[in-house]
Amino acid sequence: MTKLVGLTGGIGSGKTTVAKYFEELGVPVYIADSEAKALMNRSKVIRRKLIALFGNEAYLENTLNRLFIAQQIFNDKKLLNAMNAIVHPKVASHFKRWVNKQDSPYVISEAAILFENGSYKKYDFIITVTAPENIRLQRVIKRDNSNKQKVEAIMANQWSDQEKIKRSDFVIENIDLEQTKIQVRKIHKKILKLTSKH
Ligand SMILES: CC(C)(COP(=O)(O)OP(=O)(O)OC[C@H]1O[C@@H](n2cnc3c(N)ncnc32)[C@H](O)[C@@H]1O)[C@@H](O)C(=O)NCCC(=O)NCCS
Ligand SMILES: Nc1ncnc2c1ncn2[C@@H]1O[C@H](COP(=O)(O)OP(=O)(O)OP(=O)(O)O)[C@@H](O)[C@H]1O
Repeated sequence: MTKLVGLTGGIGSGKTTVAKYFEELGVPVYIADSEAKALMNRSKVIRRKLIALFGNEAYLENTLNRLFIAQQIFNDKKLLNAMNAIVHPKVASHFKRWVNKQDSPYVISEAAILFENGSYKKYDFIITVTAPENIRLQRVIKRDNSNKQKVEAIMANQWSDQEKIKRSDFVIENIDLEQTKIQVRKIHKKILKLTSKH
């Protein structure tokens, strides 16, 4: 049976960067955040529910109005939870179907939100990517042309690294990319060993 590995970390920690390194080693990777956005654009059921929650502004033409939604949810926990309750179950079932099509000892699902919504329970192993908050902040400001206030609002809705580390099987400290690659290779070998024993 294919084992499920969750890959998480706070905004700007380097989850996607790490996920790519695993992909280079031949591990199938599911990027939950991109899949969530694709489903929010594609699924009529989700669209109807999001419009009921946020109003018509939730979509511009036929495309998810990401800026508007981000402005609403990251300053309002109730709305964030309501949106998650609409989107996350659909992502979970899409992920299940995707896993069934893979032929690999293990697969990785990269998700910003994993402990926060209880979805960590479905994984056999969890990897958390960490980096100091000030570094993460600078990375995201540079990547998204964002600002401190916006990034901090998102951070406030995510668990701290400390909380995540306590519950993780593997931790990757992503500061120097070469070191990160080395850590990825080591963890890959360990997971292969563990999955062959199960
Ligand atoms: C709110 C949306 C539209 C904003 O889109 P936008 O392109 O501006 O930002 P982006 O996707 O890069 O998100 C910025 C960062 O916010 C964080 N984040 C995203 N969704 C969530 C969430 N539900 N809860 C907490 N943090 C989140 C991530 O660290 C992410 O990198 C988008 O994040 C979204 O569709 N979120 C819902 C999907 C989701 O829950 N994803 C989380 C993993 S499944
Ligand atoms: N070790 C590193 N050194 C320098 N830059 C890095 C490093 N790791 C990642 N980056 C850069 O920092 C930014 C954030 O990385 P990445 O997108 O992988 O993070 P993420 O955790 O997936 O973020 P998000 O939660 O926003 O999706 C990217 O522009 C990436 O290229």
